[in-house]
Amino acid sequence: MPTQVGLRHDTDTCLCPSEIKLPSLVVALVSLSFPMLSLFWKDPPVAKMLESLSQDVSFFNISAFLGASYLVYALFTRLNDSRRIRALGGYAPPIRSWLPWGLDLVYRTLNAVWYNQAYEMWHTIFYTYGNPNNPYTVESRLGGMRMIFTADPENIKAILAAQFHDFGKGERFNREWHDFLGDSIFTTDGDAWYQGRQMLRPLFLKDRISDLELHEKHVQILMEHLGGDGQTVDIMDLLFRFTLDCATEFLFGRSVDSQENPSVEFADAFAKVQHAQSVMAKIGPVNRFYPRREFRRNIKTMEEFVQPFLEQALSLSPEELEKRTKNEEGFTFLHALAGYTRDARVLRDQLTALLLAGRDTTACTLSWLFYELSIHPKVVQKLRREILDVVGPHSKPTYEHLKSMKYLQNTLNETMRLYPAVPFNVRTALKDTTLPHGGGPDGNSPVGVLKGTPIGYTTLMMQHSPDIYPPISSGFPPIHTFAPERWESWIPRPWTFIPFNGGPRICLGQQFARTEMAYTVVRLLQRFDKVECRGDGHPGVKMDILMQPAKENYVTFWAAKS
Ligand code: HEM
Repeated sequence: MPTQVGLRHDTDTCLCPSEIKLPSLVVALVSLSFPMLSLFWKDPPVAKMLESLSQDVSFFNISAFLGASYLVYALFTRLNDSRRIRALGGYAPPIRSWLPWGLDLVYRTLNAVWYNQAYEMWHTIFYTYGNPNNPYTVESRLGGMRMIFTADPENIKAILAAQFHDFGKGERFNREWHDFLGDSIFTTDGDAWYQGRQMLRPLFLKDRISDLELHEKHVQILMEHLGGDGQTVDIMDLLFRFTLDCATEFLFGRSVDSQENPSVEFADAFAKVQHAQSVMAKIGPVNRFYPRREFRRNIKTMEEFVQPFLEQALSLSPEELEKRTKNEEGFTFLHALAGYTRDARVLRDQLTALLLAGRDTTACTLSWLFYELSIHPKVVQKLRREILDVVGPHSKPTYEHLKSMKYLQNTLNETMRLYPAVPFNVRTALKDTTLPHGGGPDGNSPVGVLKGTPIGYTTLMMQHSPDIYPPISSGFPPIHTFAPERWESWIPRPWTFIPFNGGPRICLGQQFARTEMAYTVVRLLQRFDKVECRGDGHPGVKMDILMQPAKENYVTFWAAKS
């Protein structure tokens, strides 16, 4: 049960070195200048005066003076911020912190990441510190910086759509993610983001997405690895390799063939970079102390992998690029992008972003889907019946087949309801603004947000909150149960089911991802009629940038007899 919390703000009294700014520096310079001046100013009375002053101004005095002026400055800044926040709205309930700079929260977060307990941690935080009436918005100060955390649908809607221009990735996000994603569509705002989106959008048109041959080639290899007569396989590992092969072929025109050659150095480096980046994102401003040597080494490995593809594309003339892009057969993202820009850095950044967006998201979602299928044989039977009715036992499904299969689409939606691939995300206030919910005695009044404040929002916690669902009934099983059937008579309220986000920055690859995932399920369930779990219970949830099973996902596939 949530506990009652008052609206007193302990965070208001935390004073932090990161706030030392101009006035303190001026004081320091003035203080230090006395002894220095006396060395150079030779006129006796003045020199005497300066000498006596410099003797009085001991190191202790200077430190005390500096400390006091810093305290005054920080207090003034905090009071001023507090006044501005209250003028805009109010505060959200604070997460209580016992150490300065929220170090205990940083420790809790790192601990939760390490032990794969992020869901449990945030559940506890919302229900312990949030307003009992609406617990889904809280705030804290990490490293001296105010941060707001929310799982309230109204707030998420405000951030992503209704107040789209008030929130963005922000400069800090761009800086912190720059080594990895550069100035790609994921790290930019305003014009830079808009240009990137305009550049990428044509690549996701329906005729590109409905070309299923690429998936077919790699799905056939995947099925060879699954066996079919009782072998136990780690389906997550195979799916990550499968989607890497699809993504590299689609993006670069050549697959890394990781299904056949599992030790791809690039894949390993890519996973490690994501892990480090996600830890840095979670510990907020304290991440400046995070060791980055290995992180940068892995980025270099990634770049060495991408480089030859870039060089090859840039060696082609604009005419040749256009010819290849028009020709459906040899179409690749890279050639199409190189037709827009010949800036190698832009190409590197956008391709890395697309690789992150396009490969691991579908791999994670499919891993969860097959885990759930392996413990829900009735869902497998029902899916198979639909597949055999619509497509038959052997034919390749068409784009239209995939769209028309209701139970298949419901199964994908149910998977993404329970396991949204991007569970936590962040936006920064680009100007002084408000969030509609989280403040006031009932938690439903606006929260004031000053420019530069980061807001962590979580679709995972929102999609697991009972408040957004109808009561449990025969047609609506408990919310933590995997039940594609619930979608037959239920439509989520707007902004309560957003695995692909919403608003102007909605996922560009949504249709591509749905097609790839649906195609894979159809082809596998045509060949196999039983999937059995071989692991010991729920694998647990690991959250880096994306959300995946925390350990191997062992299953057995049985080939259909007919
Ligand atoms: C299950 C699969 C997928 C899920 C759940 C998913 C989810 C998301 C989410 C939540 C965002 C918003 C990120 C943010 O604004 O911070 C996003 C953005 C994006 N996604 Fe996906 N995605 C999936 C697959 C894909 C695929 C396959 C591609 C491309 C091949 C793709 C391309 C993109 C791009 C380019 C953006 C950036 C849009 C923008 O900022 O304007 N996604 N996706």
